[in-house]
Amino acid sequence: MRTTGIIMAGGKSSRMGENKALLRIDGKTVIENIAETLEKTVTDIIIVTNTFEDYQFLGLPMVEDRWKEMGPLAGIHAGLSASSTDKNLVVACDMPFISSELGDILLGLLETFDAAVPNIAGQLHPLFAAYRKDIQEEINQAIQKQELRIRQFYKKIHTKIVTEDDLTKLHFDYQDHYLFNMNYPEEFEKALKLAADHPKESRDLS
Ligand SMILES: Nc1nc2c(ncn2[C@@H]2O[C@H](COP(=O)(O)OP(=O)(O)OP(=O)(O)O)[C@@H](O)[C@H]2O)c(=O)[nH]1
Repeated sequence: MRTTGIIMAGGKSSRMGENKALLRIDGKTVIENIAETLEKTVTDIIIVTNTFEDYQFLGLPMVEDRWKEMGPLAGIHAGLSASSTDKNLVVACDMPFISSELGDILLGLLETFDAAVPNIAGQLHPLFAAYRKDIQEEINQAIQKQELRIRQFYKKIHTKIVTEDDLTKLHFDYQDHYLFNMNYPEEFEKALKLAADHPKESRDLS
């Protein structure tokens, strides 16, 4: 079955001071590392961005936000609208160490749910989460009504909040770096250290 990875790359990176997706880890840009890991779990990849020139080198399909500056829901809407598959995995462009196995688990939950969203140590991760394409109309309506808060949106659809307990029950060995995201230069430094301490081959195994 075909599935799509949707990489969100429409942000400003103002806290980082330079485009986060294009920072280099392990000799490759973060967005290339993400696309490489995604290829293990999805058949198609789409980038949602408002600066196509930055990502042309990847040779992947790109779409832009229909609603600009409206936050993550609008980005997810643009990705789902462009997707040609029912099951989709949304990933932020600033998560260098995503797990393809965790992606598989979230996509699998779409058999039963409209969305599957990790909530780890009390933190929700809407930008490493799985969504069915057909919720795009609901997102459309929420945006029209200016209801942009994603937590509220999850209450309108059949959402599975995936906790650490759920992952343990599924025998998934969750590692903190899987959902690590970089906002500030110090976090990029931390990512570089993490990459040095955990060789790439061992990072996405569980
Ligand atoms: N498509 C799309 N993606 C977005 C938008 N805003 C943020 N993102 C993406 O969502 C993820 C998380 O973004 P944030 O770190 O919260 O915001 P940011 O604008 O990238 O960074 P800051 O300017 O430092 O807040 C990143 O992958 C961003 O590229 C948007 O309006 N549209």
